[in-house]
Amino acid sequence: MKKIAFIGAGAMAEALVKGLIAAEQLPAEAIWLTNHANEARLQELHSEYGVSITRSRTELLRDAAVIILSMKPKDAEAAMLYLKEAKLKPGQIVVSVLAGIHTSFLEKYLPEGQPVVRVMPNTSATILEAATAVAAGVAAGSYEMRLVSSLFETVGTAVQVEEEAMDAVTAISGSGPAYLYYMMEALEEASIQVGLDAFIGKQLLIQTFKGVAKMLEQSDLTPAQLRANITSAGGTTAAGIGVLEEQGVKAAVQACVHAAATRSKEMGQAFTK
Ligand SMILES: NC(=O)C1=CN([C@@H]2O[C@H](COP(=O)(O)OP(=O)(O)OC[C@H]3O[C@@H](n4cnc5c(N)ncnc54)[C@H](OP(=O)(O)O)[C@@H]3O)[C@@H](O)[C@H]2O)C=CC1
Ligand SMILES: O=C(O)[C@@H]1CCC=N1
Repeated sequence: MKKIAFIGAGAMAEALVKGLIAAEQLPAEAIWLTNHANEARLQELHSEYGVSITRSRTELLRDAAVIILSMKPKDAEAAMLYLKEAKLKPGQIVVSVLAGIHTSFLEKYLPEGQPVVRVMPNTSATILEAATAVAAGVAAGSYEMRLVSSLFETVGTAVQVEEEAMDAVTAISGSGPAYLYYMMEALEEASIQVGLDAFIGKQLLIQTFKGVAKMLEQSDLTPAQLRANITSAGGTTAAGIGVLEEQGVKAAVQACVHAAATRSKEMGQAFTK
């Protein structure tokens, strides 16, 4: 791929940029970014990563194989008006990372047949560990899906799904890192409360998270079986898990995911014309 253009230069764009550069898939200067107004932010990204930055729409979009929409959903309409006036070339693929927003909304601003692909990555793209789901808009065929999937595979894993699954995907793997960071915050605070040195507690917890993720990946056992293997009758784990059960933590986690999926749906509905 010769060139990627980002419209929006915030946290998600930076995670992807950092990952793409680390993966050495294309030279940094072939990644182009623009944003709404924050010039200092563009300069910062240019200095930090060597990416190209511009305020010229023509320069941004010329020969870009993929155009990544990476602004907040509330700014999607403005960005689509910007693209509408740009007269894209037929093969240029518009990729949206926007939570909630349907491809059908984006397609209304583009010439018929312009391929649009909706993706939901997460910020672990920064370290090439993103979990991304990829869904086709009406004009995106297998070539576009393959190309976009392989782009996101350079920063982690990518799975193709139907667009109707995207609210659920957003609630699980888009927002998911935040739930796990929240859990980490709670565990770090607790480790200090039970008397551990903060640094040592943190190191133990990070390795514990890594070990759990690898066990889930490499073992044939379910999470419930792996948990059972740790839980001796009358032991420490049983004492701890008993409190989680009493306090309804499983139900709270499920309610959290439902709330995120509902919010993604609502965000989509707000952009249905
Ligand atoms: N953060 C995450 O974990 C994830 C986010 N997403 C999605 O990624 C998208 C971006 O989120 P995030 O990076 O956190 O947001 P940020 O607020 O960090 O960044 C938004 C960027 O969009 C720019 N922008 C706003 N309006 C326009 C416009 N009209 N034209 C061009 N650029 C514009 C802003 O520019 P300026 O600063 O100049 O205003 C800014 O660079 C969201 O839609 C979100 O749903 C998806 C997966 C995970
Ligand atoms: O909170 C949000 O809306 C975005 C989408 C997934 C992660 N962050």
